[in-house]
Amino acid sequence: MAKHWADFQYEIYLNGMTGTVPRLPTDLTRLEELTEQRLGPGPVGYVAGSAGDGSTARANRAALQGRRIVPRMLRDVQERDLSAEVLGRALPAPLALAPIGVLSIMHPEAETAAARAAAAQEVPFVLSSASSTPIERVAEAMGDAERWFQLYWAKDREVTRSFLNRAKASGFSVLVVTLDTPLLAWRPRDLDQAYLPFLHGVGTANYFSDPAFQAGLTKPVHEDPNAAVLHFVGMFADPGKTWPDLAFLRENWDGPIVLKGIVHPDDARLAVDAGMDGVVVSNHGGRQVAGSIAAADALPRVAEAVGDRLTVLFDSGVRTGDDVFKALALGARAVLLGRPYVYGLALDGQAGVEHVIRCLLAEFDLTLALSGHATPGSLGPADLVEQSV
Ligand SMILES: Cc1cc2nc3c(=O)[nH]c(=O)nc-3n(C[C@H](O)[C@H](O)[C@H](O)COP(=O)(O)O)c2cc1C
Ligand SMILES: CCCCC(=O)C(=O)O
Repeated sequence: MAKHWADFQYEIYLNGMTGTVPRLPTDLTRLEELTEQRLGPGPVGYVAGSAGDGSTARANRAALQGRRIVPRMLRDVQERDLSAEVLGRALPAPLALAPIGVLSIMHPEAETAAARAAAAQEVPFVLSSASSTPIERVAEAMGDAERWFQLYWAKDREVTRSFLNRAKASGFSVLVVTLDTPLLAWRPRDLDQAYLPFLHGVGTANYFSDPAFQAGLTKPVHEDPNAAVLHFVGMFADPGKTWPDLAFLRENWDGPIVLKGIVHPDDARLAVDAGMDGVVVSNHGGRQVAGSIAAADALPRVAEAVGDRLTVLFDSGVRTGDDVFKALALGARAVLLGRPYVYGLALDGQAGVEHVIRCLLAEFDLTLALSGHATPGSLGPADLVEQSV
């Protein structure tokens, strides 16, 4: 049975009859400002901040807003089904929560609360390698709900192999390999506060709890935490990697593998050649290459280059239901939601994340219906025009 996401709208109005209004705004673009008021400058700067002067993050929004929907009428949109098959998984909507590291800086329940919210709403949770909660604890909180694992591809092969084994053993189905962060970009909001959580041992839970990582230390983590942090900094990422290295991941992961951070059509073609199953068109929310192409401008070019040889996912700039509509019309099979769910977490824990998911999908469902569509599968480039805003 298809989930009726738009029913959340009725639920809100019905609650109003007994005097209850939503605890958080239903316009999700307002959450960032509320979080800015609520949290300290270090944590909120880390989440809201971007690379350079922030122009890539702004371009991500402008590229979505500059595309406008052209609704069609009288097309029977009474029965709608938002479900989508993505990488062989049956999802109730074309949405997953993006991998976001260090969630403990936003809320004490961190990844556990976000993962529970995702599970409750049946949306896949993509767990970051840089989480503040270890893989196994997040899995425990999720029961048998759908979960994917995001890999930061460490210099040390044994650590990478161990992460993959742990994720497999904990029921993570899809591997998302992030390629756009072999180095941390120039991020002025963090630099101005001299704030980097990892140096305080926050966001290192998977490493510090890992036997292969621990094997590289002379003393246990609790006896010399600074040495553990330095070891982490030295092996966390590897700017020396090249395309043939992907063979190692293919050998060590049985399920689908998706490359995150692809914006060039030729890189998408290389992903096909490397036997990958999908790509996430993403510029990391504008946090890596300042001045880079907006993710929504890259999306149609990548989608066209790969056709149906790869599953194309999208993130970077999705804030509203119509953004989801536009990303699918531009060629994405599903979208990953980033910062908005983190603001929901910061403002109201698990309930805040569920609120964000439900608002986004209710708005998407209504946008779909009001534009003359009953399923996401019928969306295409003809549903959009480019228009300056
Ligand atoms: C605070 C923060 C931490 C992030 N951590 C990770 C991470 O650990 N791994 C990863 O692949 N992407 C990470 N990302 C990028 C997101 O997965 C996603 O690409 C991005 O948030 C999309 O942009 P948007 O949030 O502006 O829509 C992070 C993003 C933010 C805002
Ligand atoms: C070293 C970066 C890890 C988290 C991340 O991906 C981000 O902050 O964007």
